[in-house]
Amino acid sequence: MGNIKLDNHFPYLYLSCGRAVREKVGNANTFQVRFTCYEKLSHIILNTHKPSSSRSGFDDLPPSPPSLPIIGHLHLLLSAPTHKALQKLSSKYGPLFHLRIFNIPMVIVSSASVAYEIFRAHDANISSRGPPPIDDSLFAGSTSFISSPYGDHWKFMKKVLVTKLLGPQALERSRDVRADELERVYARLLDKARKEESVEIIKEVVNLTNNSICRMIMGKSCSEENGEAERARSVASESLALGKKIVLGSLLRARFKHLVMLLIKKEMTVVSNKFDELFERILVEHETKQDGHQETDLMEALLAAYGDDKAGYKITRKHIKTLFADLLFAGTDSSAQAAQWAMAEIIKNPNVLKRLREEIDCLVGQGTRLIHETDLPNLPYLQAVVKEVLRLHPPGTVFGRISQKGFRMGEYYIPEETSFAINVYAIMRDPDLWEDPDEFKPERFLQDSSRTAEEEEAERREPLKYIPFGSGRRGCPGSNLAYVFLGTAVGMMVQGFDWRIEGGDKVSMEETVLGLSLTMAHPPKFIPVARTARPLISKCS
Ligand code: HEM
Repeated sequence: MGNIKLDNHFPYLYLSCGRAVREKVGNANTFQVRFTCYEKLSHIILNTHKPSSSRSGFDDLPPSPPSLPIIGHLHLLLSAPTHKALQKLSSKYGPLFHLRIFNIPMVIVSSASVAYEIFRAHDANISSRGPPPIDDSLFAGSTSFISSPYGDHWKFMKKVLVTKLLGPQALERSRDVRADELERVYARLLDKARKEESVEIIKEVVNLTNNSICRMIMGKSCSEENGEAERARSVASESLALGKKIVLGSLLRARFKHLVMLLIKKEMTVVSNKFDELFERILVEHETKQDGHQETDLMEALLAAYGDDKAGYKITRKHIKTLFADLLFAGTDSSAQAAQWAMAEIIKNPNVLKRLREEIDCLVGQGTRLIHETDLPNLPYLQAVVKEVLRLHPPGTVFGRISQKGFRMGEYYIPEETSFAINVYAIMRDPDLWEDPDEFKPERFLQDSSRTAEEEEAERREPLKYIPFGSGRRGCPGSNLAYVFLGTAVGMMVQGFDWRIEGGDKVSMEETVLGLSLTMAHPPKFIPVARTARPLISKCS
């Protein structure tokens, strides 16, 4: 055990192989660092980066584990899935701690109350995600909506997205498309049932999400028949595989970042070109068909803005194509992953299956028509099951933001351009907020009619403990659509089929992270058995 004294001239102290406890002593600029050195003193690294003028210094950054030379804390994130590694660290360093990945500071948020404080008081300041990893790429490049900084481009696209595609009224207009795609998935499952073949749930539900999103954004030009939907699905899955490498690359700086990006540049170009070719063909098709009527769907609204020289915000062709790539990337796999987890939980829990089926049979009827999305508001238990699946198995376990200006958070100072990682997984399994946090209990989301007004008010004031879709202005704009996909897909599979587990009676719930999504390490195969002799009929809305 030894003692050293330092002041603000040494703002960064990293102990590579020891344990440091920093305490303020005397005046505000003097700290005493107590360290327990497991090896030699030479392992102490002093990083003397000069703080930028807007910073008050690094001394009051949130706490941090000991780090290694050069790579900082990178090694701590490599051993387990990132969300679990961060969850473990938070149990030791608290709900707000910081890491250094190479020389990039990153603040980790692991509690609902800290998340609430940040989104309540600093939302605009943390409403960017950092610079895009590759500038000229159509996928994850500078024209992307997802990586665009909080500013005019993002605001314009968000407004169009909500009014023309993802807001409640836009979703109402595209109901028939989704009912049609749901019926197709149902028909495919019936066929499998007849042949007694097994299915992987995710592969079936991806057809629903991909085809629906394609048709919602591109209209009729995206159909099964001309192969556009299939092409979009295959490029979207290539883009997902690239996702993790891009995230890793974008965490690095300068030389390392260039190296990683150089290695994946070819893959990025291939994916980018495929998206470009697909969307350019569809744009041209739309342009030649335009008949001057008022624009109603997303494609028409974007083309109108592109062609209007006097538009308040001028968009390019590339902006339109990258938005489509973003939507397929963000919306296709996430809901399908969640549907797979949902069916695994339901088949594993016969009581849940029984209650769910009773609710659906009672409202929708048995053996006549197929569930429709207009049924969902009247199926509270189905909604509770979907919410519980997203709590326990959120497809995005950690989401990232970046601070534009430095700001104070209680006793800590968060410098400008600090990356944030909000650990959704840890927050939604916090034992202080959730009873039996690791158990699948949909009942927790059922409204208790005996609750007092005070209890309801207390719940409203509760900090952000349920955040599968993020929060604030950059929160997921597709959450309504995701609830519809999940409710109808799970509802249809429960209503229409009994399920046998292929190769035994056990479903492994082991997790892994593939691309950017939390996925099942051993995706189960289920054999559907039709519940009714005659196929259920889809209801026309
Ligand atoms: C279960 C399904 C889904 C989950 C769990 C999910 C989750 C998320 C999360 C956590 C974020 C980051 C939020 C934040 O930074 O606060 C996000 C962003 C986004 N999601 Fe989703 N999402 C899902 C489905 C969808 C769907 C269906 C679409 C659209 C088709 C979509 C489109 C987007 C877009 C465009 C963004 C970026 C928003 C922005 O940067 O402003 N998502 N999603």
